[in-house]
Amino acid sequence: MDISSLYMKIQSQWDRELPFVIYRKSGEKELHSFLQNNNELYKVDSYDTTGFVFAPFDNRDDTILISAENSEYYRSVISETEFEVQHNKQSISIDIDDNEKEAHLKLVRKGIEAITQGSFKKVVLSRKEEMHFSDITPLVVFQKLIDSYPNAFVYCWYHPAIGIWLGATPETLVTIKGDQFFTMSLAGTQPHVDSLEVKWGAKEIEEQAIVTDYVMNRLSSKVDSLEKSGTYTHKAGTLLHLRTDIKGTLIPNNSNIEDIIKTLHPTPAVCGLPKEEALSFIMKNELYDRKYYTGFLGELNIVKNGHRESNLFVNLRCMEFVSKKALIYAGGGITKDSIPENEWEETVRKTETMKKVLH
Ligand SMILES: C=C(O[C@@H]1C=C(C(=O)O)C=C[C@H]1O)C(=O)O
Repeated sequence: MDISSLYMKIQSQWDRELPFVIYRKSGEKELHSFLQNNNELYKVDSYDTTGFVFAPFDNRDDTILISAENSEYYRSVISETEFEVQHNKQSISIDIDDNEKEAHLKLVRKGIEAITQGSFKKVVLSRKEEMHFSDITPLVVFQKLIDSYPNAFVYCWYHPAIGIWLGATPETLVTIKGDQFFTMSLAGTQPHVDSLEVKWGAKEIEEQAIVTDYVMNRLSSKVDSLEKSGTYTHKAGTLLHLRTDIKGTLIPNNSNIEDIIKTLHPTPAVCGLPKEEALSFIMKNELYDRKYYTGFLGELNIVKNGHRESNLFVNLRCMEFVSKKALIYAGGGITKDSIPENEWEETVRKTETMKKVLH
């Protein structure tokens, strides 16, 4: 299907308040879309099902499915010219009230204190920022995300019972192709200035190693030939992260995708270590609902070239549209060496990823 017909279909789906998702994978030039043909809210009750999943951070809450069975699927190739998105002129205003910074600093200090007292080793603490805008449609924002972040998984997801979410995430939760398994450990952040040849501090090296060790340890009994790459610098928009790639082979009759997802999610990249202690600190202290931020989303059991494929991503660098407001979510890993002011700035830089496309 040509791209303008696909956008027209999405617009009509939106006008009729029917669920849809449109997305583009990292480095690819193809748009994929599932358009649900009713407004039911389907929940994932078995990971044998096929479609597009949208899971919250809190795994006690329901994971939503746009099921392949109840949807039409379309794909479209993006040509070079379609990457050029017109920049609309509109008024926006950002409301970071002073209390917001103080509240985040206080939260981070509390996290560091809990780490110093030995409650846990790492915790990821986050916040939500509101931005008002006057006249921009989700589809235009989606196009701008596509244009601005070629190496991210970019999506726009809608369900009338939940709302509309958009994002450009750098982080894979898990990719499974046939019996081949892949994940990544991504953590540690610094701004990208002009080079990938940068130095990383002890704090970033430690917080990322925590994620790698966790994934390797927890998956060693579930995946064969588990191996990791060296750790390298990964560019995500205007930010750099430390990244290690991890791959293996699923064990016939032993590895199943549900077990792997439940083992990984939420990883110490978005929650902390030990998981339960960090999670209970987050639930008690963050004082807002992350909803689908730091959850995961993507294709589940899609058949391609005769194989079942799942491509799931961690929902980072994302926002939710609520009438004329964008709610932008961002956080960062806290360790004993964290400096509260730097952690605040890291969240500001992360929210820029979304603010940039609302201008
Ligand atoms: C929590 C976020 O990102 C995660 C935390 C990072 C960090 O602490 O440096 C880096 C990448 C992600 O794993 C976010 O973007 O909101």
